[in-house]
Formats: sequence, C-alpha cells, structure tokens
Amino acid sequence: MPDTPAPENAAPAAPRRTLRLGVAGPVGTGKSSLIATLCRELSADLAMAVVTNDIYTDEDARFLRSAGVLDADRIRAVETGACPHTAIRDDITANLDAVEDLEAEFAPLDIVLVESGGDNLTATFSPSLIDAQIFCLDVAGGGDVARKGGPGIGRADVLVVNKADLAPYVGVDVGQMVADAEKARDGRPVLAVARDDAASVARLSDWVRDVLDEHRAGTHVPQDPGPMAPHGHGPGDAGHGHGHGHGH
Ligand SMILES: Nc1nc2c(ncn2[C@@H]2O[C@H](COP(=O)(O)OP(=O)(O)OP(=O)(O)O)[C@@H](O)[C@H]2O)c(=O)[nH]1
Repeated sequence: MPDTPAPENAAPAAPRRTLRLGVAGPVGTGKSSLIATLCRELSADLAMAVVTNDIYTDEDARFLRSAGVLDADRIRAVETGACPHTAIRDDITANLDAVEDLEAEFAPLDIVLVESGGDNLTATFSPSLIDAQIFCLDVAGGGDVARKGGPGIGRADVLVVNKADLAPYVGVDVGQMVADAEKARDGRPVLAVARDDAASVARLSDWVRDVLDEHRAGTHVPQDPGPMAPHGHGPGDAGHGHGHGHGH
C-alpha cells in the first residue's frame, strides 16, 4: 500500500528522545550484570547503547562486550581516574561526551544506560547527565542496608535489591529488606531482582519501559536524589570531611 502523505497542517512527529538511564550503587552489587540483563531483555525491540565508568580500567565495558549483549561499538568506557561520583555528579563532561557521541552515531537510540563506577551509598547521578536512575544494592551487603537510607536508597527512581537468589545463603529476609526499603522511600518503587529469575527480570524491564514511555510523553521529571554526604578520600585527607560545593 502506498504511503499516505501527512496533511500539510499535521503536527510534526514528536522527536524520538533517548532516555538516559543511570545505574549506580556500591561495588559489586551487580550493576554490570543488571545492564547485561536489561540489554538482553530490551534490545530486540529498543535501540540501546551503554557507557561504563571505571576508575583505572575499561573492565566493565570489556565484560559487557564479551557478554555479547550489544554490538561492541555501542559500549563505551569512561575511565574516570578519580572517585566514581566525581564523573557522574561533579564534572560530568566525559560522560556527557560519551552519551552524546553514542546518540549521534547510532541515532535514533531509545535508551543509553550509564553505569557508575562502584562507589558508596551516597553516590548518585546528576540529573544534568541522566533522566532517571536505578540504585542497586544486593542482599549480600546485609539486610539492614536498605533501612540505613541515603540519597540513592531514598530517592533514586527505582531501588533494586539485587541477587535475591543469594538471600538464603546470607541469612537475609528479602521481603523484610524490601519492606524496609519501601519505608525509607516514601512509596517509590523497590524491586527484588535475581538475574536468573525471569519474573523479577520482567518486572524490572517493565519499569524501564514505563519510564521510557513517560520520558517520551514528556511527563517524566528527572529528580536529583541529593548531594553527597560529607566525606574524606582516604588517609591523605582523612578527617577532611567536605561537601561537594567545591572541587577535589
Ligand atoms: N547469585 C547472583 N550473583 C549475581 C547476580 N548478579 C550479579 N551477580 C554476581 O555478582 C558479582 C558482581 O557483579 P557485577 O555485575 O560485576 O557487579 P558491579 O556492581 O558491576 O561491580 P563493580 O563494577 O565492580 O562495582 C559477579 O560475580 C556476578 O556474577 C545475581 O542476580 N545473582
């Protein structure tokens, strides 16, 4: 059937805005694996790319490339050379460049996932870099972590309690951990996820699709979970607690 030309006074088609989705959380909580899982689940019908952040290596990018979840050139590494939150909050230039390069090269993209380097409980993305963020904990970090709060736990767009399959081996009650997290988050969503549990992966994928729909409709408002807590950077400046109103 021939294409019917659009009427002259028809509204222009809405631009296909890429959703920039951040994944942050402490070291080893399963951020790269979560991104691999999302790429496997979503890339059949969504155009995707990934930016990884590591301090000194491109190891996370190499892991994702070797997992074969996306074409290798859709996965870019940013070597932060500094503590991970610096590159996702304080000076986002390198990450923004990587995201914009991917968006230009593979246009139109539906989703760019940005993986933070593993940091502590206080590291979250600047809303100038990403549109929505996942904060990732795992059950092996202890059942009480969710209760302790912090900007990512309290106010990320979704909190993932990851590696739920390990709960029986580490003596954690996942239901209780999720309930504690829900209490700390004033009703914002919490998802218990295990990469081999299809139902939990489907819930996470559905959450991502919902955010993408809201983003495209212009109804999703990027939130800033909040600034870093005052902290030091090891023995060299132990005791030099500082906020992030100034550079490092
Ligand atoms: N049992 C179990 N193990 C998992 C799951 N997800 C990830 N892992 C394992 O947890 C370990 C850490 O996973 P990664 O994905 O590398 O974690 P990460 O948060 O990206 O790590 P960093 O980048 O070093 O902060 C690896 O050995 C994974 O195989 C899960 O759902 N269940």
